[in-house]
Amino acid sequence: MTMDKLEIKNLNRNFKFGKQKVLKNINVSFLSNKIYGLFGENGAGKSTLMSIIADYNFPTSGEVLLDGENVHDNDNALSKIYYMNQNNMYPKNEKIKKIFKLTKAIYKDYDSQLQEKLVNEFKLNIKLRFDKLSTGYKSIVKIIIALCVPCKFVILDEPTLGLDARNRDIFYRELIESYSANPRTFIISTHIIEEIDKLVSDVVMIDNGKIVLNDTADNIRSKAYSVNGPIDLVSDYTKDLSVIGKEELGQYVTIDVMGSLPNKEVPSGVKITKIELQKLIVNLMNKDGANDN
Ligand SMILES: Nc1ncnc2c1ncn2[C@@H]1O[C@H](COP(=O)(O)OP(=O)(O)OP(=O)(O)O)[C@@H](O)[C@H]1O
Repeated sequence: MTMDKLEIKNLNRNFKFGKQKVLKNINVSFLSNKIYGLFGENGAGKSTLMSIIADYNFPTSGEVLLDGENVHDNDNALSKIYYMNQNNMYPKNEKIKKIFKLTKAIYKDYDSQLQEKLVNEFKLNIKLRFDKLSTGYKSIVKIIIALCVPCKFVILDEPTLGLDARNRDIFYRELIESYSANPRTFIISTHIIEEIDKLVSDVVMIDNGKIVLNDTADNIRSKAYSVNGPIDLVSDYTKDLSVIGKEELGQYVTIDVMGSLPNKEVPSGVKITKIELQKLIVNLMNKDGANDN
């Protein structure tokens, strides 16, 4: 029996003949039936990593293994990985109807029923040509296909690009519904973290080509706190903790920390609250944003 484990091992990707190191010794595993949020600033390396996983791009060194097999040029492995991205790989003049048909022909067990439901929900006119669609509707066509293909690993690179609030909402709802009916692994990159943070089971964060966070969302949530109160007291209370954010307001300060809280009494006047995943990730991005190489 297969485990459906996607393993990235010692992966590096350089551009410009080694002058630009975009991915630096990436080691991360994506396990079956989880929903991963892949986060990081613009240019952090998310798309490069996703495209390498799907064999649309190649590593300078290292490998991507699916159940222990290298995915490169491996039709069997690649048939289990679907990669939705911002490139438009469909024939320009084709009607959407035809694009759906072509996809269905490639994937046995393609979910036509779900496709029809999504077409209606998103109010997509399938008689139109793909290249005539708005940015949002181009994303919608790709989202529909990504949800209907029978792949164990579905990689969504900024799926909500150009989608308005209503359509983003439909997407999140349908993603959960489809996942519940048919659990599989999703790897989703997005900059709209606050809309997706309740949906992801795991978080992988890339900063400057390196993995800086890789844990379950629950674990991360349970380790992150905001400590608020008078500057002196808060600074003292948090002095041995890993500080990921700080906001001063007059004599008061809010310091966001990660890790276990100290084994000492919380000074009176100091308030400790849990941090939202979204705030935490934004903090981490700010913290490491201008980092070394
Ligand atoms: N084919 C390429 N040739 C040269 N440089 C590239 C190539 N592809 C990506 N890069 C560089 O790699 C870096 C990471 O890009 P990537 O698209 O992976 O980032 P990202 O995290 O997906 O960013 P965004 O959130 O903006 O989509 C960028 O500096 C980009 O210019």
